[in-house]
Amino acid sequence: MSLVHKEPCGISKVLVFGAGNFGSCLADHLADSSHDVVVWSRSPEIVQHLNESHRNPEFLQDHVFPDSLKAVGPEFPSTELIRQMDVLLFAIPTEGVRENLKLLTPKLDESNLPLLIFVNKGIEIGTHALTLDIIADTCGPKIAKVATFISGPSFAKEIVRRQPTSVSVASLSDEAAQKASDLFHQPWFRCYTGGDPIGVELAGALKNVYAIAAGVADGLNFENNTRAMLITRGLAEMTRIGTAYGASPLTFLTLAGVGDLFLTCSSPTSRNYTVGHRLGKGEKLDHILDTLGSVAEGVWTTKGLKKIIDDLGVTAPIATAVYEVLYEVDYRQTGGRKSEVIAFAAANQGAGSAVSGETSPEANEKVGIGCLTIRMPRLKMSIFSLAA
Ligand SMILES: NC(=O)C1=CN([C@@H]2O[C@H](COP(=O)(O)OP(=O)(O)OC[C@H]3O[C@@H](n4cnc5c(N)ncnc54)[C@H](O)[C@@H]3O)[C@@H](O)[C@H]2O)C=CC1
Ligand SMILES: O=C(CO)COP(=O)(O)O
Repeated sequence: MSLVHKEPCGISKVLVFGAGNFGSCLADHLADSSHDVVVWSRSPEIVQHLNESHRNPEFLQDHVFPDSLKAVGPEFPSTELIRQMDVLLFAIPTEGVRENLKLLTPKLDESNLPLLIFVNKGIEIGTHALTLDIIADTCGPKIAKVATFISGPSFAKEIVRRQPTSVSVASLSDEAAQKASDLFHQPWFRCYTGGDPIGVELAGALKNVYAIAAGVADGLNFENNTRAMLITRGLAEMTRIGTAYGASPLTFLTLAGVGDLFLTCSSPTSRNYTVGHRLGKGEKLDHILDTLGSVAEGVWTTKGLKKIIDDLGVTAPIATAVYEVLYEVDYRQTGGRKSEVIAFAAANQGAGSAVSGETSPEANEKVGIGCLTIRMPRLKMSIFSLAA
């Protein structure tokens, strides 16, 4: 396969917020596609290294970034710099989006708005808000209507190695989605546009929760059947939640949905999967997060998701079990691996699949909990099957 660059059809000035794994990776991709790219980081060390040695000392350390890529920080970018930009690309975790948009909004020229793109995959903890809501709250509905979301199976470390990759791009504005797609498009990086930003956002946020579940199962030495069950029933669960939230069920069959779910549930490259895997091996959550070195958004998203599930009254046993594993089982009191761990709840969900219409035999029974218990040598694990 020949991966030659496409001819640039217009150079854009792009400011990337966040020089972590994904911000650095996308800045690299766009600078390498001949765009004029500046990346902002809160870390003076990262700014200095990117400008002087073209390396990021904390993330993607093996990668040499293009000479043309400039870094600024640690102060928030100036109004002057922001107003020169055609594109503002946010690549920071969801918990940081609100505070940065509050700083950004007064600096924007409303009569000449840049394209605003968001790649974070999460739900705000305190408010349970999606990024679209955070944008509407902080920047106003006019900007929310043109905000664009990119999500899909896209590990940063593979994109910098130019592995063929495809993502979903969604906005309430078709024009904005198309512009974002054109900006990123290369023979090895293809964008599929759509008009369901809520579905794309939810899919990206929720798959992290199921990646934790898959990691737990693998960490407990369950095998391929179990992972396939979790991915498939996880997709059904994501789709139910998304549909109840107002998203299109079809969005969960796109790259942002099943594509990213499959990727992150099956690879130790995923930080969310890794958190689950280490939990399954008996490590404590605090220790895992202290030593992970990068963000695993699913850990926070699970909290917001639990509230959303409860508010919507949706049956979501896998996400509920992940919440219990992360926040309700106290490993310290029960002795780590020896504790009783409710790891996941995939088998025989009564509500069936919103995608295929599949139902389990118990689908019509008003049973509370049917419980299959698997005994491991040093661990008792319960797979709850909740009937709707
Ligand atoms: N790494 C990946 O392969 C992909 C990541 N994402 C998403 O992109 C987002 C960022 O992820 P990564 O870059 O991988 O995380 P990371 O942990 O590698 O880097 C996060 C960066 O954001 C900065 N940051 C954190 N809070 C901030 C705040 N309040 N203000 C300003 N900067 C802040 C950190 O200093 C760090 O540089 C996440 O939502 C993640 O789910 C999406 C697709 C792929
Ligand atoms: O979203 C990702 C790839 O698409 C990255 O997943 P993790 O955040 O779990 O590493």
